[in-house]
Amino acid sequence: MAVTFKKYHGLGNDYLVYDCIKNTYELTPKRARMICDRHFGVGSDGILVGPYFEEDGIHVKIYNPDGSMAEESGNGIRIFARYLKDNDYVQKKHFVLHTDRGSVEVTYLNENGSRLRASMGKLNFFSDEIPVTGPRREVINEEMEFGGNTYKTTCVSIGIPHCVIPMDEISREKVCSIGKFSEDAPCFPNRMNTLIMKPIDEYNIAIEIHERGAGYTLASGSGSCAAAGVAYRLGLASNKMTVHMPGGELQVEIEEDGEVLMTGDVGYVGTTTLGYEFLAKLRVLE
Ligand SMILES: N[C@H](CCC[C@H](N)C(=O)O)C(=O)O
Repeated sequence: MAVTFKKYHGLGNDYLVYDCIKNTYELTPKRARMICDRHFGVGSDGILVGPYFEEDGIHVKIYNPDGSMAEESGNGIRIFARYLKDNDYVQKKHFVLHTDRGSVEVTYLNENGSRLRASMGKLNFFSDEIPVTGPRREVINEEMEFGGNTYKTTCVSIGIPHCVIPMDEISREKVCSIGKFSEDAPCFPNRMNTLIMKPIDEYNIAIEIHERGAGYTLASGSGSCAAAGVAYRLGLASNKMTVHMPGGELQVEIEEDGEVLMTGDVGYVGTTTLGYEFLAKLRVLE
């Protein structure tokens, strides 16, 4: 029984696509974790499992590399939409893709589907929606302590939780030094994606990312939308901007009604088929 994955990346945020129609092997959280391992497995920032055809359309499930499930992934949505087009599951220019968080309208912007726009829904700053513990409020510029240091933090959900910390200088080291404390902080009951954000000008911001269930990544689609929404809310940028990340750039637009549009590229890497020796190791994991 061959177990095959297609590898893509969204600006260096790489995912394995596991086609549940072409493969019958059961993926579990422990198996997903081992497959995503950068040294002993295939290596990936997550696994996208689908297409699941349901009454309301096509659904996709998202595994993080720690084996947890993600309700949403901006890069994951663009990657899976490209996979669907590459494999003739979708022929139209627009379609709706469903995740555990809800539905996302996807538009292919070029012939081969390597550039896509996704309508990611609306941002929610309310503590009970993100979630963040404490009285119901919008979590804007609150002083939060991570690792013994205090940061002005704005928290927002775009289907998955993000905390955004504006800074003059950002780096991988800095976001990881915060993320290792904030990801599992008691004030974040559903854990947390951590972003540090440097406003560049009215139309440009830069971010560094520490993802929930994944750690440091080179890009984040939902993170770009969250950081852009916070920059706009705090008056640090306009409603249309370029989000610069180590892996590349995404265009984000916050429409009048609060809908967030994300536009960016997806790259195809290739196919991986698991070897029998590795499969034997996976088999003992439930
Ligand atoms: N690890 C994230 C999901 C993936 C987010 C990111 N890769 C994106 O492109 O949105 C979480 O569990 O919240």
